[in-house]
Amino acid sequence: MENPGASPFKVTPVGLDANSEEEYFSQSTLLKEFTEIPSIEKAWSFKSNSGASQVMFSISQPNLLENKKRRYASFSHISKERDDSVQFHWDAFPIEMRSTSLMVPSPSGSKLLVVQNAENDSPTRFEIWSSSQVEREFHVPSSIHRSVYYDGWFEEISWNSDETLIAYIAEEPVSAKPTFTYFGYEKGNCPDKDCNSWKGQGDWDEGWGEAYDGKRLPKLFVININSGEVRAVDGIEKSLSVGQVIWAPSAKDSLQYLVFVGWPSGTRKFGIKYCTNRPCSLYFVRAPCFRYEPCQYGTDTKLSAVVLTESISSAFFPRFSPDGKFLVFLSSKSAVDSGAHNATDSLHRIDWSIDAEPQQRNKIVDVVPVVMCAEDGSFPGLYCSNILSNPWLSDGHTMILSAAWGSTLVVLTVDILSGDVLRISPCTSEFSWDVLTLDGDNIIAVCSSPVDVPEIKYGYLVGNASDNTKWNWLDISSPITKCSEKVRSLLSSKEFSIMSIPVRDASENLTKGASKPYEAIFASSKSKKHDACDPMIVVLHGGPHCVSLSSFSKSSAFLCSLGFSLLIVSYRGSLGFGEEAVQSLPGRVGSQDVNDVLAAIDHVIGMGFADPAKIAAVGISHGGFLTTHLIGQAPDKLAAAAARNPVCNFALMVGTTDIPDWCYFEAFGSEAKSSFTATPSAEHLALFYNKSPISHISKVKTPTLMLLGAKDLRVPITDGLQYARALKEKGVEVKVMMFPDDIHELDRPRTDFESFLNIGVWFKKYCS
Ligand SMILES: CC(=O)N[C@@H](C)C(=O)N[C@@H](C)C(=O)O
Repeated sequence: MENPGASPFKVTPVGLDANSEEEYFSQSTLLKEFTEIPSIEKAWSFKSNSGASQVMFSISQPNLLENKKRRYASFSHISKERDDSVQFHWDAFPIEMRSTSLMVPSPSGSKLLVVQNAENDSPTRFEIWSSSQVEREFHVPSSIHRSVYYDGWFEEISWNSDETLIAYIAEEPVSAKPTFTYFGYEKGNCPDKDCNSWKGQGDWDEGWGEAYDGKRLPKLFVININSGEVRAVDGIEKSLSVGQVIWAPSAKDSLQYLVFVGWPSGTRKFGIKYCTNRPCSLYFVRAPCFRYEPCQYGTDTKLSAVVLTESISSAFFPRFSPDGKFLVFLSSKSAVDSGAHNATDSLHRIDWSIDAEPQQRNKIVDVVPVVMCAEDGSFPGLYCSNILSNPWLSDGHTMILSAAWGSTLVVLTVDILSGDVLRISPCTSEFSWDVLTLDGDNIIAVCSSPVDVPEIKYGYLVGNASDNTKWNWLDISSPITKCSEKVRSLLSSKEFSIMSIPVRDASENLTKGASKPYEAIFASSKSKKHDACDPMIVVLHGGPHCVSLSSFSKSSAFLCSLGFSLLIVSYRGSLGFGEEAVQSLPGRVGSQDVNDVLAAIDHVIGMGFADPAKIAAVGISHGGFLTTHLIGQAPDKLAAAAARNPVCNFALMVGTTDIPDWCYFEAFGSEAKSSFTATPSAEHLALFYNKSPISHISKVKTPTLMLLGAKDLRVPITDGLQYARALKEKGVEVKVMMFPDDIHELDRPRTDFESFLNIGVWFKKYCS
């Protein structure tokens, strides 16, 4: 039937011919089905009054029409049956948390905090819910603080033990701005803007770069949920950025301390997103007193925040053991000390006394040290992107963590007394396993693969915690992990495996860890490997010190469902393979990583899994650097390419990015620390140029799609635009898609949708 609202004139969107418009239409309907698959973001479990367990899941789903993520909460009650089986009973409908920035239940599960950040300078709303209704609502004006952080890094919400106070991180209030009138500058304290005056900008305060636009300084606050009174925590140096706050256990209710992470800013702030190499320490500070509440600090209790981890360059994700005797934390000292923007983590503990004043000089005990070179199949070192707020088993010294282990995300137990680390998700599984929450000594996790949508698993211990063979995992069916029949049926014809790729240049002067094989995930149709091969897409992660995990990714699964095989390469320098592998890449980018990708491609061609004439590549950021290097250095290898916010010219990027130190470190290696400057010399600029994809532009002939976010502070669009214009000048087929309101990640719902739709159509056009 004719669409009655359709225009009488046929308008074909720019860049589409009739054939591609048909392809565009059919791919868009399929992509829509992938887009709608819900993602489980977090979960909390608590005991209900009857003693049964209840779990609250926070789910998100892209809302394309509003170009926002829709967030909702789903609830499930867990019952243990007589035959030892476990049943999850789901509430009939989820509840949408419209305009909710954060929701965090209290540890007992009797209260729920809901935070709604406001646009501009409107107040931030705090609501406290009970099981039946809103119990309290408070509006905090922007003169006290601006929006509450929910960025996954500075962010933390921590309830105190009696659930009357909540500590959290929010943006400092707006600093005073100069007022001007018709007559000029107005001296003194001026009222807000009226029609005869205007506010100037005042001095520029540097923020933490990419993804923190409009934010300058995260600060620590406490709200009393009985009175609504909010207090900024005193005693913290003005320039210190603060995050990840938790309440310290204390024997005396009247003496409460907070432990938090502080990031000094030095002479300038560098970008912090994806950069664990920014030095940081744990501090403790006295919690504020509230009006009408008992407050019995003696005159000898310290007013100023005191550093707890002076002897280590990085300390974050603090967690107290259940008995309060240990403070455990993660460290990225390998990253801080070397200059790599991410590296292998280590886990540490310090002693804590709940009766005494915390100490400044603490002995830091290594619980899990950095692993330099992993022996085959054994623990490669810790690579954690988060730790649960309550990660403890009931023995009080075993933590449950999710961590990258090669290309898989696995569940680990870590004994903080012995340092023993055990992999407790099935060792035979190449799927990725992520812990959501603990239900007593049981684990609620989510498990997925590149071609399997996430499923909930329930892990329970048979025997004791120190024996890894005794964890059983049950499949839990749930309405929150549903996908359409079409998606399910398309994915059921796919399979994947993790391939080990030998290093080609192993004879070079390499450390042992850098000579070990790296990995690539290969996803393809089940029966097609040896018949006529499907066209193949090489997927390249950024960083470069990140990893492509075997977890489900909607965009990759969509491309696979279009009939492409995927080769997802974690080249040397990726996380998950030991520290020597990480450190092998800096100074060799554009050669070692490019050669690793080429070797992985040749590996699958050699196995008969890929047709050399039908290979495309897509990558973001450093993955875009590799994509554009491949089309320049190996001009006959790829039939099509797509580069998303790619690094194409270090020499251009270094002057404008929020992480110029990254350009130095990756291009020059360990000597970069001493040579970094905001004013690169002509010699540095020449070296930068020579290491960049732009230096190979004359050889490129591959049709290339460039996807750029105009507000990217990490890899400013000038990098991609210069490269695209150079290709045009040479007559190479190139298409540029510019997303005016996007930052580096290009992950807003409509941007993500339009990006992968165009990538799918581009690759079909040139690879089929
Ligand atoms: C440290 C960093 O941000 N490097 C960028 C050049 C990059 O590659 N970023 C990755 C993390 C990305 O996926 O965007």
